[in-house]
Amino acid sequence: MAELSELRRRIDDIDARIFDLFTQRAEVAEGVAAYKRESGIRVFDPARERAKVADAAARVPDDLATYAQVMMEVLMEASRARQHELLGDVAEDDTLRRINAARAATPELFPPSARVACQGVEGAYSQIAAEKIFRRPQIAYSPTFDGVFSAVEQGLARYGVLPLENSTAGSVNQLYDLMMEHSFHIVRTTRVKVDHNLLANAGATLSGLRDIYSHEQAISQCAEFLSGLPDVRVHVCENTAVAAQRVAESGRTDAAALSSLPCADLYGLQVLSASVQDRDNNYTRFACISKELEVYPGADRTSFMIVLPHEPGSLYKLLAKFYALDINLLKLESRPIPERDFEFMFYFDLECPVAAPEFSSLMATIGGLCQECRYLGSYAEVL
Ligand SMILES: C=C(O[C@@H]1C=C(C(=O)O)C=C[C@H]1O)C(=O)O
Repeated sequence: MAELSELRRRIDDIDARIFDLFTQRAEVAEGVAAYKRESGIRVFDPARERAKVADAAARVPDDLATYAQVMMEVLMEASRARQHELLGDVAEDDTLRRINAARAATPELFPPSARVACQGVEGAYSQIAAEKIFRRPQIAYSPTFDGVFSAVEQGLARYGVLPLENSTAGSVNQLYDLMMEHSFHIVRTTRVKVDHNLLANAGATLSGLRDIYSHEQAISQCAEFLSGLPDVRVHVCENTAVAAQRVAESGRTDAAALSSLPCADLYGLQVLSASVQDRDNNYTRFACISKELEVYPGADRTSFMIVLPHEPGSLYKLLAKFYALDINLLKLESRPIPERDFEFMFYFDLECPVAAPEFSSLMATIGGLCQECRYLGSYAEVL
């Protein structure tokens, strides 16, 4: 058997040749870029790339075929990125043009005041989020999330504030599903610390409780606390402020709401138990949506809704693209697409300044990797 050091020497020789060829390949691609500039052809040629990937598989033993294909894709990825860089032509994508136009047209400062649609009633966490995003929001309440999207779509409110996810209970699925039905852009996000309290009318005691009302996310965030109250029935409400309002209006002393502290004052309730959530680092992320695309300075996050081709490796290729551009993935969510059998909508939140060259590179190629790609916006998260 050959010595390990001898085998490694041979591997080093092979790698040296591979990288020599890799450099030569990049140089030839520069020639291709120059040709493309002269003849006005776009850099990305999907038909040629498909043929190259198929050819790669045919050139190696079967058990190496997948690796050869992945290698080919990485090579072409690099050559495309280099060509875009040389041509300085990353703006061949319509969405990128639209984003750059929006960046130029959007004012420097985020509006301190605006008409903002929120779901629920006074005291809802959406209100707290709206007050973090705007200095003086004029809040219009809608009973449903759908109503918030519609108010923004119809221009009844310039912005809408909606909860996306909670650090304990996860994504607000209903909201992600509604995103498929509405047209909107994301202009800001924020995080609100969620402190759930058990609120009840004067005279109520913990042991005398029979019914507890709250939003389903709050209920799941207080699951441990609630499991210690076996005789209590738990009821789902539209949101935590509605739950508080309902308990207050009922006048009952055997009912309570899991709700925020401001709601105790707002609805004249007492705090029966404070901070009853299972985890203390409990945050909810909210998005501020608008009808038109607005991209404010400092936008360093971007969201997409993406449908991928139904074939092996399609998600992998997209993730490889983010990796190649050194773009951090902040969130990946998937939801079934209604009326399509086991097809999914992917929601990506990426971390990349909108002015960075990597962002332009991404926009120039992402469309080619997806069946559908909807750009939702670029924004900053305010704390
Ligand atoms: C080099 C080219 O440009 C791109 C990169 C390719 C490659 O590296 O092989 C193939 C097709 C194009 O998407 C080309 O068009 O041949």
